[in-house]
Amino acid sequence: MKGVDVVRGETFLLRGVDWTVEADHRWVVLGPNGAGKTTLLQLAAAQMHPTRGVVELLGETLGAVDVFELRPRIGLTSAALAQRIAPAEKTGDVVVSAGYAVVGRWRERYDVHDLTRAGMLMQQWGVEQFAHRPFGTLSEGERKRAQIARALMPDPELLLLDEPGAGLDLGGREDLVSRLSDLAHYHFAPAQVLVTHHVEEIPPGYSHALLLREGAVVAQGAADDVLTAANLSDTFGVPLALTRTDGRFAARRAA
Ligand SMILES: Nc1ncnc2c1ncn2[C@@H]1O[C@H](COP(=O)(O)OP(=O)(O)OP(=O)(O)O)[C@@H](O)[C@H]1O
Repeated sequence: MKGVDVVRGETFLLRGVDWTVEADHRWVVLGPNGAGKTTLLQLAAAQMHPTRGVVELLGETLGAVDVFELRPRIGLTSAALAQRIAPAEKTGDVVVSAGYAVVGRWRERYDVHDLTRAGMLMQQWGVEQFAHRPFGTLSEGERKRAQIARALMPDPELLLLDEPGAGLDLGGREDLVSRLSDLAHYHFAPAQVLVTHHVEEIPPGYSHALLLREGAVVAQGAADDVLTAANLSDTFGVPLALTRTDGRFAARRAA
């Protein structure tokens, strides 16, 4: 992204964003409610165009490419997408149908490679036992993992995760963080961008961080340089103390 603004009426949702994600990068995007994180991800998912500036995605320029060709190369999970999945849909079908950019398996036929890949991904994300269960009967954590399996189904070049830890209990969060950390370390995995409000949800192995506040970038770069108490305090507007243990972060209000 170069010089990207997203403006609605008088409001800047994003202002002057310059940002480059390389294939081997794993980015965490942090910021308070309303900072523009989802807007940033919508641009990266080719779901929205910038008002000003340039967005280049996987060698193509938004505005000069058919987004329907681009979107299957990008895996996205978000609460908004999850809401579009019919609760009665079988979880296995929710995962396998991703390769065809439809939710649910009606109208499409799947070959043995699709079914094998879906089975492998469901096993990796711990949801294989729910293949025949309606998606709506899964717990929040199970749904989150099934959605990630679905996003990975078309073997995307870029994986975008919008608040995958939201609504999870402590055990579910820890399970997700460790699976995401495994994926971050996997050499052949796609580039990854994870949006969160909480430093506790940053999986070890995430290499870069971008901090957003009121649509503007507060800091971005190598995670070790960016994730500091001073930068996080500026971003969230609260004096914060930050600790790091075994690659995991924790934040609380400074004394
Ligand atoms: N169409 C619109 N017109 C005006 N303002 C909008 C529009 N869409 C979004 N906004 C505002 O833009 C800001 C950024 O929204 P965005 O959803 O990107 O934030 P976010 O960082 O993802 O927030 P959260 O953490 O709460 O999900 C918010 O203040 C939102 O109210």
